[in-house]
Order: sequence, then C-alpha cells, then structure tokens
Amino acid sequence: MTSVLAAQGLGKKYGKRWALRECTIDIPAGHVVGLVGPNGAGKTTLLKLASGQLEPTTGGITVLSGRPAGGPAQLAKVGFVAQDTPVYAGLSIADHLRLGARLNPGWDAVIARERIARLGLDPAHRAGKLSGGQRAQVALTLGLAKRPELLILDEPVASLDPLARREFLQGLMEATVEHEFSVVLSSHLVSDLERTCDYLIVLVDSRVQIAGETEHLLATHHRLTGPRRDPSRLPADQHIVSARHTDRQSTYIIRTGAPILDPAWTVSRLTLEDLVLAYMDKSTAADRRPTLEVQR
Ligand SMILES: Nc1ncnc2c1ncn2[C@@H]1O[C@H](COP(=O)(O)OP(=O)(O)OP(=O)(O)O)[C@@H](O)[C@H]1O
Repeated sequence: MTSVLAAQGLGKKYGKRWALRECTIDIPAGHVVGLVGPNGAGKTTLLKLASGQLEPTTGGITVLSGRPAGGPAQLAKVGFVAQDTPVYAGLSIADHLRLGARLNPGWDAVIARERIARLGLDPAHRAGKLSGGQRAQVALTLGLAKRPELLILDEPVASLDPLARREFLQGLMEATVEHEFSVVLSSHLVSDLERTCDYLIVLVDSRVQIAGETEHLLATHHRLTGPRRDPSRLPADQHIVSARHTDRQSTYIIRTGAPILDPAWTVSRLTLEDLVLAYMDKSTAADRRPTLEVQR
C-alpha cells in the first residue's frame, strides 16, 4: 500500500535543542491521522518537515513517495493549514477563493463556493473581520478545494468553541469520505481526535512514543489491576507502558498481542485518552527510573 508519510530516523534541531528526534514512521494512505502530544512536543515541527517548510537535521522523509515541496506536482498533492490559520486581512472571502483558483491547478470552485454558502459566510466579507473560528473554516475550505491527496492541519480546532469544533471535525470527516484523501491533523486534546481519527501518533518530548491504527492500538493495550507485583515478574511479551503501585495493589498499562491468562489480574480495556495519557506518563516516568514506586 502507498505510504502517505514515511520517515526514517528523522530529526530536527533548533540550535542545540532537538525538537524532533529519531522519528521512524510509515503511515499508509487513506487514514485520518491524529498527531497528539503536549505543547512543545514537536508536532508542528513534524508537520512542517512533511510539508517541506523545514529541512531535516537528520534522517529523511517522503510524502506520497515524493520529497516534501519537491516541485509543483508535489506541492499540488499536499495541502497545509497552519496553526494560526493565516488569511489576508484586507481581502474578502471571495478574493481568497479567486487566489486559491489561481495558485492551485486542481482547484475545485464548486466545493469552495458550496462550503462557504453552507457555513453561512458572506463571500464579500473581509477576512480580517472574521472570528477565529470562521477564519479556521475559511482556511479549511481553501485546503479542501485544493483537492489534495494529503491535507495537513496543524491544531485546526484550537480556536474553536466546542460546538464549532464538533462541526469542523464532522465536516472534515464527511469531506474525506466524499473525496477520498488522507489527513494528518495535530492536537493536544485527545477528545478532538477520538471521534475523527482512525490512526494515531503520540509524540512526547520530541519522540514518537507509539504510532498505529487506533483499533489495533486499543486491541493490544490493556489495564491490569491486581495484587502488588514487581514489573520483573510480568511475562516478557507484556511490554509495560505505565505502572502505578500502592502498598497492596499494582496497576499496569501494558502492550501485548498475546492473551492475558493470569487470573490474578482484572483486565480492562482502555479509551483512547487512557492510552495517550499512559504514553505521556511513560515518558515522564522514564526520567524518574523507579523499579517499584509507591504512591500513598
Ligand atoms: N523556530 C524555532 N526556533 C527554536 N526553537 C523552536 C522553534 N520552533 C519550535 N521550537 C522548539 O521546538 C520544540 C517543539 O516545538 P513544536 O512547535 O514543534 O511543538 P508542538 O508540539 O507543535 O507544540 P504546540 O502544541 O505548543 O504547538 C519546542 O521546544 C519549541 O520551543
């Protein structure tokens, strides 16, 4: 299957500080990919590398089998909506659509017009007078009307209220079904991604912690609760993601493809939020390096 985004040992340094390091991922086409991580994790850096706005310090990246921003054909295949959804304040919405038509060979004027009408926006309205949410919707419209094979959205719903968030993500999902393109969108809120994404990348402290189809990730991660037990006594095929202990009880989040047969454990499924939080916890826990830390 075609890779929409493939990175090998990808890294980016700003001065002495790594913003992204040792990133190796291979995302098949046809997914809505959620890139999640806390502030400063490296999400924008990865998305800018994918759209060719930054050059890697180490490793390599290909997008739809091409070099990011590696020529007009590649640029036409990839849409990018930046975090602050920039617009030209002095131009009207209609001007933005005309500009989009001039700059993009595959421009779909019908999608653009219909979407603006559906949003109840007046094409004559100056972009500088739009609210943050309306600006984000105009930026998404420009991205969709470009008819890219991959649409990259950096924190697209950050400025939206909860209802507008839901409508925005719903509109995005409908568009992906109708026009069959891949999406990579970043957020630091898992709730935004839970309903929208079928592929997840968790990025913490400049490193990818886990990447894969959400269904597969949820099927292979479990919470084990039971009598207190040292991590060294867990089977080798149970990879510990996070651990919590009290005097008497242990709670582990583990990754395994094998059945959990030990009757001492109560096994429960995770939500996507549990899973993401476990990986965030793991990265902070690695700094503490406890063998068996007791929380009272
Ligand atoms: N132009 C830059 N110069 C120096 N450091 C930078 C630059 N851009 C980003 N960084 C640093 O790189 C790290 C990763 O930043 P990045 O913007 O990729 O994170 P992010 O996950 O998108 O964060 P947020 O959710 O806050 O947008 C941060 O520590 C940030 O301070």
